[in-house]
Amino acid sequence: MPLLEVESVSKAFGSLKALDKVSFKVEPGEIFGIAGPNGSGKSTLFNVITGIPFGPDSGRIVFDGVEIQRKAGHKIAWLGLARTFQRETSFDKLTVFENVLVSGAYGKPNRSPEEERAGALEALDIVGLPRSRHGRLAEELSVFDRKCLMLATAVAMQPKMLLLDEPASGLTRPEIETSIGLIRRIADLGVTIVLIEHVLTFLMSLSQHLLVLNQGEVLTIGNPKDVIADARVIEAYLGTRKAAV
Ligand SMILES: Nc1ncnc2c1ncn2[C@@H]1O[C@H](COP(=O)(O)OP(=O)(O)OP(=O)(O)O)[C@@H](O)[C@H]1O
Repeated sequence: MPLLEVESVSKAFGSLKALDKVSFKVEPGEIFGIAGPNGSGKSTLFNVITGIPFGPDSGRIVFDGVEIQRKAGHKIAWLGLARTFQRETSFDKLTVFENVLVSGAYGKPNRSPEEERAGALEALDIVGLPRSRHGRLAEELSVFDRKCLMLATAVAMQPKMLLLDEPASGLTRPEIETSIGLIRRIADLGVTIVLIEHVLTFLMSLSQHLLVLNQGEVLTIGNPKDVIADARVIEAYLGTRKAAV
């Protein structure tokens, strides 16, 4: 059974169809990539799946056997679905450790304080943020460490599935390489990953399946090598600002 099923999901902003009858399935344990030119609806797709900040206008979304398209964001998180955002999001005036603690408490309620602390330390360890940085304010971190912190806050929710929105944006080549290793490490822990990215090499090296969105519609889904060789995909990308190979 797929872990995530998106069936004919649509979302409009006024007359703009940001998502138009989008359907796909993600199997447990896979890394599923999502590409598409600027404004093709990628982040909107994550928004409607997670209910943050809005659900879809129509269509059905089933996560781990439960229909979620009308559920509140926190209830979806409690089912085991976590996400990161395109821009680094953290509580800037809280420390690294406090940020991860808060997120763990939100995503996994009813744990003891000891379990929460252990969960936070484990998440920070998984993303490679050393103890020397746990007491630093989030606002003092480098861009890369802020991305690692955002990842740690999602991992601390102990999700079954993690949605990552452009984890490589703004990173240097060596940082991108480190991020690829980090995402593999999280996947190896049994977390299913859905990954939005403009950097196609990033998607190619990680994804088992690749979906390309164009103007709110699914252009194609398949094996990443076949997908990027597809003439329609090349055409959709040509001339777009952020397309990178
Ligand atoms: N809250 C909103 N209100 C109005 N329009 C929106 C809203 N969110 C997204 N849109 C519009 O919906 C379309 C899809 O946007 P979305 O951010 O999902 O694209 P994207 O593929 O993630 O783009 P990018 O690669 O630039 O991040 C765009 O035309 C965008 O301007």
